[in-house]
Amino acid sequence: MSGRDDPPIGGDGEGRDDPAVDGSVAEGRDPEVEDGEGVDDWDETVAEWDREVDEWEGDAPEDGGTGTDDGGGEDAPDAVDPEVDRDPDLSPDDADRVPKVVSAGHINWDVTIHVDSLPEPDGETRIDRLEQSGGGSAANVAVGLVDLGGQSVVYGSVGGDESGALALRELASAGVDPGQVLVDAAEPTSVKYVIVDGGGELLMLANDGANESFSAAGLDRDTLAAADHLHLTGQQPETAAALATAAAEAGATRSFDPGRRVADREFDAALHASDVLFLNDREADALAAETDVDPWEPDDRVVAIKLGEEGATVRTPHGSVSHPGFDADPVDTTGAGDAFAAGFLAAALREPEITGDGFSHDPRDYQVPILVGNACGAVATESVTARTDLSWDRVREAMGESPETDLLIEVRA
Ligand SMILES: OC[C@H]1O[C@H](O)[C@H](O)[C@@H]1O
Repeated sequence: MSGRDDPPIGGDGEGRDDPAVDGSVAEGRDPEVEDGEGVDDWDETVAEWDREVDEWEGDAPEDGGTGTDDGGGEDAPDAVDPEVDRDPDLSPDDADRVPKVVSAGHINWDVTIHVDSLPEPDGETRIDRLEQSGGGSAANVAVGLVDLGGQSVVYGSVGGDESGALALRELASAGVDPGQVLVDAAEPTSVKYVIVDGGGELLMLANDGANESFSAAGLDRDTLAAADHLHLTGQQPETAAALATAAAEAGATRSFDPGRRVADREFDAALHASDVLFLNDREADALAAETDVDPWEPDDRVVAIKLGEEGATVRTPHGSVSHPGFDADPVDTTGAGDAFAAGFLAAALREPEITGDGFSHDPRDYQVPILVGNACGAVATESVTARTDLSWDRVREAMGESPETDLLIEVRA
């Protein structure tokens, strides 16, 4: 077990001096690893950098740009880790790959109530704002993926009531295919009363209702076979395991966001059948304590750990990439984790070099996915309800000018 008490992950400072770090951090920079000739050469290397920086600054465009286009800045050291892609491709509109995803898990109807402060027992508080919308982790991710140019089929179950009908209608109007959703007439739709206080803190009142009535057998296998990827969220453990197995057989990659009950449920099979896990830090600690999966130092999968307003870290068997998150004025954090997953997957699934042959274990490949995930998470906190209108324009706006500057990368052999 490891994790949160580890020294800060590499990147600007730590990683460069860490003898365990290799890859391109070392490629032109670390004297011990690069040429094995020690400190004298290192001093010479640094002097060479200084010369390059002088030249580069002389060539720098007047508009303050980096000058990387003319090649002059390519090797120049600056505040950015040399691992970092200085020009991440954030133009997915041009990409010809449209990810096809089945998102299976909870489909809820959310009633979001904003209050100034929570009442004491026997007290009363005024409702400042009340919104109703579709919710549920699987449904939220499916909508986010469509917003970002993907195709989504949502799989799960609702009750045969008005809330279920509203949830399905909203999914369809968002462009998600709800055709596979089971309607369980014997149960009510799961309605979540999300209470948000003036400080943005949440509490939730809920019935489970129909939201875990579905089984793996109910999902049309042709739909799964046509998908690039299966994203799983909260559901019966045996359903998650069977869906993940079926997806693997169909050649689709798998991700799993098990949610806050992860340590209380027997999710082992689904966890082990997933290429990528999405967890928050509490869930990661609980998994590390309760199971043989160590999310902080995974040995056979990718784990994206959401750190709230501190951004996220993506752990792979060969290292990690972390980003402290983007500034936001949060009004409601409901669904921010789902928005992160949608952004991360939307960015990763369109890149064949990341996901063409299972999910890459090279942490450097996750620079754009973590940036997009964090941007989507930030955007989601600025709107009321779990549903946010994500778009690549909003992603770019949330990122600002040089989103890659704060990336920290550690690459291990
Ligand atoms: O993940 C966010 C979702 O969890 C809750 O269960 C709400 O339905 C909300 O939409």
